[in-house]
Amino acid sequence: MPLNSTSLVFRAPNLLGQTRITSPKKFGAAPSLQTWSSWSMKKSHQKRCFGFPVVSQLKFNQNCPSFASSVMEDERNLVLTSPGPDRYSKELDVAVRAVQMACSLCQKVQESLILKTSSPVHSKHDNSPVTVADWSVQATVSWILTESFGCRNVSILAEEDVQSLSEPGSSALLADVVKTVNDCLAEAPHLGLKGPEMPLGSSDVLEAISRCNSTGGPTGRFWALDPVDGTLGFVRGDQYAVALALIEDGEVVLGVLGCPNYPMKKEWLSYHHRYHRIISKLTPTTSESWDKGCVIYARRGRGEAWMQPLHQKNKPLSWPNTAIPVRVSSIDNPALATFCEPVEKSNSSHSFTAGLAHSVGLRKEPLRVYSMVKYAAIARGDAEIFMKFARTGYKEKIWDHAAGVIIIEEAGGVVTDAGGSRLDFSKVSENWKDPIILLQHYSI
Ligand SMILES: Nc1ncnc2c1ncn2[C@@H]1O[C@H](COP(=O)(O)OS(=O)(=O)O)[C@@H](OP(=O)(O)O)[C@H]1O
Repeated sequence: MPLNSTSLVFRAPNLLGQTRITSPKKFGAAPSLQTWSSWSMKKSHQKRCFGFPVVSQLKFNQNCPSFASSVMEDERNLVLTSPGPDRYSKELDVAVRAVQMACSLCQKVQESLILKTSSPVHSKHDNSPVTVADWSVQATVSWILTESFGCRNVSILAEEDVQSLSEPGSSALLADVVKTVNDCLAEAPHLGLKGPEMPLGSSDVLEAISRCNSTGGPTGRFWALDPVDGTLGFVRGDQYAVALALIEDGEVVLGVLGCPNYPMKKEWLSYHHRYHRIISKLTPTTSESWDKGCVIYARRGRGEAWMQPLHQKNKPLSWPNTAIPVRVSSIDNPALATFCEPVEKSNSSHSFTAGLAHSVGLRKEPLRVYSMVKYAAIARGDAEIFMKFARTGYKEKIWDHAAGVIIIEEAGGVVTDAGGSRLDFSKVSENWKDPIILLQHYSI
């Protein structure tokens, strides 16, 4: 997620409202002073920006797959043009189901990575890690969206490409991805989705991955997907997220965050990782099982965000019945507030955030958690603030933020950059002002 800017901050205005934030030199330029009154003005500006066009201009993907959708054409048209309160409901329905599938795929791959029974971690050309899960989730979600809405109606921007998978010597890796995708798609009927009639072949899978080649833009509609956000957390057996958002005319209109290791209740977090593996072997899981992660989602303009448990293998998904509403925290005392930040020091300066936290009266230990799970934590009130100060020159990618931003906003929070501007999702990577500041709520 590149921003030329180097920082991200979620903040509660009452907590940080009068503070000058000056980032360390190596972590980018100092942002402007933000006062409470300017934040308030930004909020009213934000509200004005929330209108939707009744009929969106669609961006069609020319790269149609050979396994074209069997969904009725008139149904697709209905989905894409229907106005009113049900707007995006079909898209949300499919997106939640697809993310649920992706989460169980990831859980299996992560388990096998830990047990060392599957292909190891690979390096991308920028040396960042990538696994079978990244490609497999991208192929699966791409296939599901295309199958559900038709290839002409689906444009996807996603993190992975097929370069390494297509290289000579990658046939075993590709075979692993194809198997992982087919195993996952075989579960589609349990999730209320249609799977392929025949298992996908290598070319189908490569095509599904490479179809995610949207360049985004200020007009039209595209999906933004981070198949495994926080790959470092993933390969370390820790937190990660599957993030899917729909962006229309530069505005995020729905977001789904799958957090397979982030349990429904915060108190389960401390003993989640190691303990649940032992316990789940001793006692069969139930639908209320504590060892599951969660999926959080929201639609633009609803003023609500929802969370549901991960679905259980071989059981039908009972969504939306199992979903519960989530809301940002109402804590406005800095001494009681928790701020989130990246685990990796190389992604964000811990010393700078520590200084900033201290100067505004934050006293609690930061919640360091990989990936967009930080957005999930704030959306459901487990923490109040998120600060990220990336190094100068790092550009944020929109797939690392889109789903989280709409969930925070619909759960009652506010997300801006350091200048108080809303984040612009009309480009693939963005030079948001440094640092980005994401306000957690406006209850003051
Ligand atoms: N140098 C640098 N600076 C800032 N950010 C970077 C950097 N390198 C990568 N990334 C992006 O950070 C994503 C991981 O999430 P976080 O930034 O929250 O970091 S962390 O996982 O908690 O350590 C990570 O997401 P994934 O690539 O999907 O894992 C990257 O998009």
